[in-house]
Amino acid sequence: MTRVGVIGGGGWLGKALLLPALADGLIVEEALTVSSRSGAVAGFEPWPHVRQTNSNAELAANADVVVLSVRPQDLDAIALDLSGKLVISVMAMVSLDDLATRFKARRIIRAMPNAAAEKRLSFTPWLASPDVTDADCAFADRFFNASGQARRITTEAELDYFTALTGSGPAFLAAFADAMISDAVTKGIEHGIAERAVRQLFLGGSALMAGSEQTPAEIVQTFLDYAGTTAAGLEAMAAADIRTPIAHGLTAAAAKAAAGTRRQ
Ligand SMILES: NC(=O)C1=CN([C@@H]2O[C@H](COP(=O)(O)OP(=O)(O)OC[C@H]3O[C@@H](n4cnc5c(N)ncnc54)[C@H](O)[C@@H]3O)[C@@H](O)[C@H]2O)C=CC1
Ligand SMILES: O=C(O)[C@@H]1CCC=N1
Repeated sequence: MTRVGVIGGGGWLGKALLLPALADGLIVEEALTVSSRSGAVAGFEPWPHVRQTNSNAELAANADVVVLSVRPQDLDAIALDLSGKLVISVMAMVSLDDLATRFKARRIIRAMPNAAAEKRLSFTPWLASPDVTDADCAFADRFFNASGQARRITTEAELDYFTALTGSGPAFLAAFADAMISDAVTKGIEHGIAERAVRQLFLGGSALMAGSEQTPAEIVQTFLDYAGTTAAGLEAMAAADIRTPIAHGLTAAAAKAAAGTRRQ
């Protein structure tokens, strides 16, 4: 029975990752410790044997695997010797080297889930330091597959890019949706109806795209070939260079991930 401790496990992402893993029995409640500033967080009521604490030392003493899920600015307050343990970090902007130095750890996995983990729909790339064992990798892969699709990658540069592409991605989709809602409202559509319409559009359009045998580029081409209203919209968006601001946004987010990653 793998004993798991999640520092910041009561936070947004920590809980989104843990609830599916508990529900699937991948983590056994008696073997899980979560820490938070208060020492007691809501959300784990179906699993009353989950240990809750505000002591990260107590958490570490009860864990073979320690998951770090605090905001980067809160990391300096956490001083622990995690040598001999598997350390899994879901934190943006904190490198493998930095984690190894801070926590005296040799077996480290960095992963980048996203907020859709709470719907079990995250895309979660992860990478391992050289000393990580096959059993460690198998555990991480199972853990992250419980909340979506996990995929092993090989470089920290890729992880920084994925931090922008899929880690931050849900916010970018929300920004696109908000722009559509705003346009609808300026055209006289009542806000509530516009919002309902755009939420349903993103759900339906995403499901179509996820299940389609066509690539997104082929879907676009299919609509262009139709030469109707959609083509008129797509051509106007292309003429206004829609790809450039999207690329700028991804580049800025990835640059922040890379710059903040305090490589030593
Ligand atoms: N929220 C998201 O969509 C994503 C977040 N991340 C990463 O996940 C990490 C956590 O982010 P969120 O869950 O969104 O933040 P959050 O603020 O919801 O959760 C962080 C939790 O850590 C707790 N905490 C702070 N200091 C602590 C300490 N010393 N000991 C124990 N617990 C402590 C807080 O009380 C809070 O519950 C961040 O490093 C972020 O980069 C990565 C991908 C997506
Ligand atoms: O915004 C952030 O810094 C974190 C990392 C990716 C998503 N949320």
